[in-house]
Amino acid sequence: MSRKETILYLDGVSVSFDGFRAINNLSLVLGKGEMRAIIGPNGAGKTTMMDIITGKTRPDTGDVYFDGDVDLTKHDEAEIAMMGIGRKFQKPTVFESHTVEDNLVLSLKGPRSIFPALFHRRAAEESERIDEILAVTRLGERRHDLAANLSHGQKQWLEIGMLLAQDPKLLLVDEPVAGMTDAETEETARLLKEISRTHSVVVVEHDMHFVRELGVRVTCLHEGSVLSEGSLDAVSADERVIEVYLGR
Ligand SMILES: Nc1ncnc2c1ncn2[C@@H]1O[C@H](COP(=O)(O)OP(=O)(O)OP(=O)(O)O)[C@@H](O)[C@H]1O
Repeated sequence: MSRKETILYLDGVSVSFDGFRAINNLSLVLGKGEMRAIIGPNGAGKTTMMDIITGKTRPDTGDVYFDGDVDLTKHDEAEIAMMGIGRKFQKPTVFESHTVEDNLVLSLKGPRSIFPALFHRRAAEESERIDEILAVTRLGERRHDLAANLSHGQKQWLEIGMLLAQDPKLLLVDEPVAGMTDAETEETARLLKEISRTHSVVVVEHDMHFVRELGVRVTCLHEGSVLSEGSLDAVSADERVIEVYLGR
């Protein structure tokens, strides 16, 4: 795949902390519209990789490109978020004292207009967008409830909805199903699959049942580089993956 066709292109990326190489000559390429699952043992560098993509951590060496030709190493965190990379951390951080709907409204991209004519048009577009997000996250019936009263799973879905409200091209999702019930985990797989029809997605997760449900290409990281990549069946049959991760 040429770089032009990619949403994310990492090549030869390394970063050290106090002499320890957390990311070591990492190369990872994601096609436009692709969803990829990232697995790997604790300390493999998954979080650091996400930090590099979002501009939180600068690589010492290597190329990091977004959407074909945007050199992410030349931009800061705020610029990268504005360009369309949205990140969801493991713990939900919704505004507990606001309703579900208000959480989404507060996350919508773009300035509020002060001109009445524009305001009304925008308000109509926004309310349509909120309805869409409530439908995809299956939170329509909770729309007027305080976020504080949602279940753990629903809070995670709301936060994914808040990411969608910013209309990112690429979503980075860190361990979305940690602490979820089996039913919530399955629902999260459905939600991400639906989102991936119109967005590129990178999801880091340890739950192999969930990764199987996603049914996407898998990359296993180890010691800061790619150990194995391919279908979940191929990766989980890889002796090296069994040794460092699955067979623990
Ligand atoms: N800011 C930092 N300073 C020093 N060491 C760091 C820093 N950030 C990460 N590391 C180290 O880099 C390595 C990779 O960490 P990272 O958090 O990226 O792994 P991970 O794959 O996300 O692990 P987990 O599954 O536990 O979240 C670890 O050994 C970690 O201790």
